[in-house]
Amino acid sequence: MSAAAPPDNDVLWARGVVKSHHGTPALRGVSLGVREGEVLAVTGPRGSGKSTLLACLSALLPVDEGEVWFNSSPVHTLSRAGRERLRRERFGFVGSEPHLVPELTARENVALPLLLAGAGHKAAYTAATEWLERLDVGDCARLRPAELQQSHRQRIAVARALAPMPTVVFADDPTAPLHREAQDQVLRILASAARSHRLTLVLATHDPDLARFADRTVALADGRLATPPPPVLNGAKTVTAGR
Ligand SMILES: Nc1ncnc2c1ncn2[C@@H]1O[C@H](COP(=O)(O)OP(=O)(O)OP(=O)(O)O)[C@@H](O)[C@H]1O
Repeated sequence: MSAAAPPDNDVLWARGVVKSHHGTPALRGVSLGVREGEVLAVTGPRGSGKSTLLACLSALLPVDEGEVWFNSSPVHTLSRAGRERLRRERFGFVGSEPHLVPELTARENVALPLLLAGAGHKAAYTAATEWLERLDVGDCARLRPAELQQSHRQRIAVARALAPMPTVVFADDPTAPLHREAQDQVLRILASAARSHRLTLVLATHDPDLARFADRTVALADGRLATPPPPVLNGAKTVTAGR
């Protein structure tokens, strides 16, 4: 049992999370809370543990020590099947590579998770069209991934992650392969789509400049929460590491 229950308004809450990969420590005791509807950036240099933290918060990996809670329910005690179900039903994911199904059009790719979740054909395709338009790639609906430029493929991956309206979207360096202008466009659109639909977004990036799209930033260094970085642009709030 937990000594302290997570705060009610934290959709995700972690306490003392420790995680190693085959004996290599990646997280050495991380505690943080993510508020409902918040856009939280997790920054830090390569190898600092950002991906591992997202993997533990999103129930992809079990923690070695510590606790992870989602909506006041323990995640750290779930079985593998329980974690898979949580990920499928409540979480969305965007990675550095879009991993679209090459044989399907953009619209079919976005409709796919809705169809797999049991939505009717018409509802799934209508929602897919709306999400492609929201992400400014409505013109690409009938094109296949190979016919699209990389930044458009990544927007389609964002549309696919958001269309099922997950409670939390985890984005792990989602713009890493893009050039600066496209990075800004994709992140601006991802953060604003999350905000306008009241989705919580946890964004890992090794580029502290890209954290300006977040409401709050926490920085990792060598598997621990680090001292808050300096204030960021655009009026975004500075860090309260871990809270
Ligand atoms: N599958 C793995 N097997 C072994 N070690 C791993 C594995 N994944 C991560 N690590 C190690 O764990 C530590 C944290 O890695 P992690 O990928 O979480 O950091 P990161 O901040 O996301 O890095 P990057 O920005 O390069 O993705 C690093 O030392 C890394 O080498």
